[in-house]
Amino acid sequence: MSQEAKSSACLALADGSVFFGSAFGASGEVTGEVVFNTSMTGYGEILTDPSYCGQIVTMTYPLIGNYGINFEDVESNGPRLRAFVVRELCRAPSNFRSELSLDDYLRKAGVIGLEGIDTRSLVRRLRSQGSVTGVLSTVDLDPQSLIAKAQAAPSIVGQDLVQEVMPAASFAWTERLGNFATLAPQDSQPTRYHVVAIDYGMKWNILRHLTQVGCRVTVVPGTSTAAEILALQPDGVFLSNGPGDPEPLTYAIRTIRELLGKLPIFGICLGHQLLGLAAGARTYKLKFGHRGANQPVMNLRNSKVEITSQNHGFAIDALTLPANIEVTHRNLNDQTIEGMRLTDQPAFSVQYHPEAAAGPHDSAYLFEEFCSLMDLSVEKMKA
Ligand SMILES: NC(=O)CC[C@H](N)C(=O)O
Repeated sequence: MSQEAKSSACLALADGSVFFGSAFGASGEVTGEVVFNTSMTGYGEILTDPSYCGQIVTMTYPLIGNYGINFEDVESNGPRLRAFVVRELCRAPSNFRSELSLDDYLRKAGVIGLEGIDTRSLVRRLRSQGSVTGVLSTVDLDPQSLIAKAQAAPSIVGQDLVQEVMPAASFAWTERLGNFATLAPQDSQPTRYHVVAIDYGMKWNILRHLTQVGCRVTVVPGTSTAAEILALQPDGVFLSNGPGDPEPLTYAIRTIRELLGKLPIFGICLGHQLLGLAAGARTYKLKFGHRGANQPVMNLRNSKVEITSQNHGFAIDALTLPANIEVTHRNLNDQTIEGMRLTDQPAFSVQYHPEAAAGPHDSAYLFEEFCSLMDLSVEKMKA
């Protein structure tokens, strides 16, 4: 029997390559940017990170699903990615926290899974030529038809995906870090600041870290205006992670520009890119991005190396930095900008994920630095 005859799903890339495998989860057909993540664990968090909206994610670790899915570790209401690709799916998870299998979870969430393909070959292709658009189908297994669909599908560049994943209305967040956050930087702090978190597709562990260090958090949709945010009288503003290209998000850039200098600002990932754009820098698309849980980053202020969790395909262009941006962190794999601060305003940001989930906790100190910035601004107002 040929490979095609026993396959129940096919992934075709715009470059003409095809991968036949077995379907799991839901069935149907989706298009998306095909990207890879090198984390060995954390698939529950990766599936539910809204920043993957618009993407078909493949894992480089060969066995996925072995500890099942639990609802304490998820990072949003449900999977936001377009499809999930693994070398080998574990159908018999073994973990006391598991509530259902990965297969059942994706089926219920309507997300297509593909297993049994040579993920090393797929990832080598993405690394050598860069991320490409792909189509994953369980209903059309004709390679030529799928390649044509992949070639006709829109690129992720220029799309506003934030409005697909942001909340429709504001809400208060109260949950702190859970029992399994054993490496929390410090004990829970008493609540002493009010932070407005602008939600462009936020990972929940960011909110847990903010409450843990003493913030009362009001989450507002990514389209909120500066006037709406200032009316809430926050001590600081947080800019969240989120999906897709930052440049088309002109409403978010305008809001941040209007908030700059008025109160302390901390941004993560998409929030970092938007802060850079608001300050006058440009962003560009990386060849294949950084997605994994062991990306080395140098903190340039103390020369310490942090091992970080990352998920981004765009970055701030070092050649376009205005004079008031100081680069504070660099990726040691490719020297790209991983952190910055404004020298004339209380605002800073990182391209990586200090909340981890999943990943190392080396960078959790940044949440405390945000609190220090809010302390300074309160003292200034009193003086
Ligand atoms: N995790 C994020 O916030 C990702 C930011 C942006 N969507 C990128 O891909 O670069």
